[in-house]
Amino acid sequence: MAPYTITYFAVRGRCGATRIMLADQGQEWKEIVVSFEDWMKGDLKKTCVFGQLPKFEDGGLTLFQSNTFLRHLGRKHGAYGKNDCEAAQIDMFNDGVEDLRTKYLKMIYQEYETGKDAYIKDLPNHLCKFEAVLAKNKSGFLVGDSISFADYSLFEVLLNHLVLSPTCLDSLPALKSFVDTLSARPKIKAFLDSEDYKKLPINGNGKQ
Ligand SMILES: N[C@@H](CCC(=O)N[C@@H](CSC(=S)NCCc1ccccc1)C(=O)NCC(=O)O)C(=O)O
Repeated sequence: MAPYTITYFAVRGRCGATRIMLADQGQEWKEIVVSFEDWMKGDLKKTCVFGQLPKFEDGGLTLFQSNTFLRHLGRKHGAYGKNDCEAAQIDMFNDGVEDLRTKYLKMIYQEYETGKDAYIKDLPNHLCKFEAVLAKNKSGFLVGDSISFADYSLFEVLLNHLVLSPTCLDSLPALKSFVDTLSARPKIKAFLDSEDYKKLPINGNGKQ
């Protein structure tokens, strides 16, 4: 039986990075897909600590908060740096990715028609921060010399932004190389090519 279970809506959404990390780490997982209709009945919502999905189960451990899933898997699978200093930097960059993801989700769900063009125009001001980090750290990862959960998080949010704006990395060579390198990792490539990945919309409102 797969040790991990994701309970979420039929979207990539806030589980995109977790699924890519699980795939790259050679892990299997079960998906419990919740329809919006069932969710609105409220029974499952009452059982969620913060009244929201996704939910992540690791054996008897039940977690909520998507970034918590990434940190937990980072600890379990050696993707959280080699010491406390690297771990702190990984946390910092993942928090920075979360800031970008939050801006993206706000535009997608609340301002798509009126704010998409301005969001894309302002995007370089946010992406350049991650470009500078990757240009400085010659390993090809955000921190240290091996992949961390923050790399998966950044990678996934960049994939989503490449759908929104296919040219958004054209003037950012370190980020372009980062995406190309992670996309070529055999287990990530296999997952991104899979129907399980491709069948899910990025967001719950059909916007991307
Ligand atoms: N900080 C949390 C945020 C969890 C969250 O926002 N969950 C959303 C779904 S994830 C997401 S990207 N929400 C954006 C809008 C959306 C709503 C419902 C389904 C799909 C998307 C949710 O459960 N909405 C339903 C509700 O609150 O009753 C996390 O990172 O997991």
